Amino acid sequence: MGAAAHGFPIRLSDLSLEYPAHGPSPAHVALRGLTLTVAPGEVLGVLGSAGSGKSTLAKVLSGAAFEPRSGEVQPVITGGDANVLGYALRGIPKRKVPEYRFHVGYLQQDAASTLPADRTIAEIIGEPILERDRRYNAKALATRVATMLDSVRLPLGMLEQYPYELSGGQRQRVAVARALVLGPSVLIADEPTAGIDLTVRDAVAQLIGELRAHHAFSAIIISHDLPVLRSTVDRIAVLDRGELAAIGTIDEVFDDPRHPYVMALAGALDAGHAVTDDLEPDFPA
Ligand SMILES: Nc1ncnc2c1ncn2[C@@H]1O[C@H](COP(=O)(O)OP(=O)(O)OP(=O)(O)O)[C@@H](O)[C@H]1O
Repeated sequence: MGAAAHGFPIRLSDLSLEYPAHGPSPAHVALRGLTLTVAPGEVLGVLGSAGSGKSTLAKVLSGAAFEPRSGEVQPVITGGDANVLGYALRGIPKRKVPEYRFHVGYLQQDAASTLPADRTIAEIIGEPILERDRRYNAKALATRVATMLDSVRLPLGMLEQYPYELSGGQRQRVAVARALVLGPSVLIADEPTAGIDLTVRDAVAQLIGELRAHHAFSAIIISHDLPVLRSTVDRIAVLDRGELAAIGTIDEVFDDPRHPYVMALAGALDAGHAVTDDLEPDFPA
């Protein structure tokens, strides 16, 4: 499936997301009235304060929110719509969700630490292919898995190893390989370098850049890490408390900050902070 008729693989129109009330927790609006587009081949970075709605957006755009695992409360679209690769996600029929997810790679937050402990690296990377087609040719599967492992610069000897035998950075690369194994047209990556050692972080950022050059996809990359964003994205969107505070190239956003949160971020960056997750939204809106 290609881009939608309007030409944007991702188009959010006045999108609002809400966690429904559950147990003693009242309903919570996580994202309010978000409008933006991502062009073919474009990578958009998303940054924002803790709790500003970034992961919620990723859960919805990846389709993970529509296939809830038991016991997890998932966000629902309560306003506007998200149109991804021609799929209108508001009210997407349940039977269409698996098909949708085949087109959209999702690197979820903490992906590296949540790889299934009892599966080999080959099984983990190949699983999305088998989920799509149980009878997929075993030889073709092995070749595809080996190619993916190689593209994330890991040795083939790792195929029969288990996650606990790998370092955090190596596990993150495995998670990237798995997210891309189906050759998705859109990639949603939630903090791809969080929790990774500084030396490996640059390697993962470089890897995303290389993958981007070789696989044609549009992507949304959520990150607090400005050097990573600088080396991987075309534009950034800044979220603050569930609303869009700014959008543009990194220089456009920070050279002329207008929103208080963006000003605070720009100040932190001027003071030499590269990673911005320690900024609390405690200034006046
Ligand atoms: N299951 C849930 N039920 C109710 N509210 C939730 C749930 N999960 C998240 N929220 C709330 O939704 C808001 C957005 O959360 P989200 O995880 O999207 O933020 P985030 O920007 O990704 O933050 P972080 O940078 O800390 O990961 C927060 O106020 C959070 O408390």
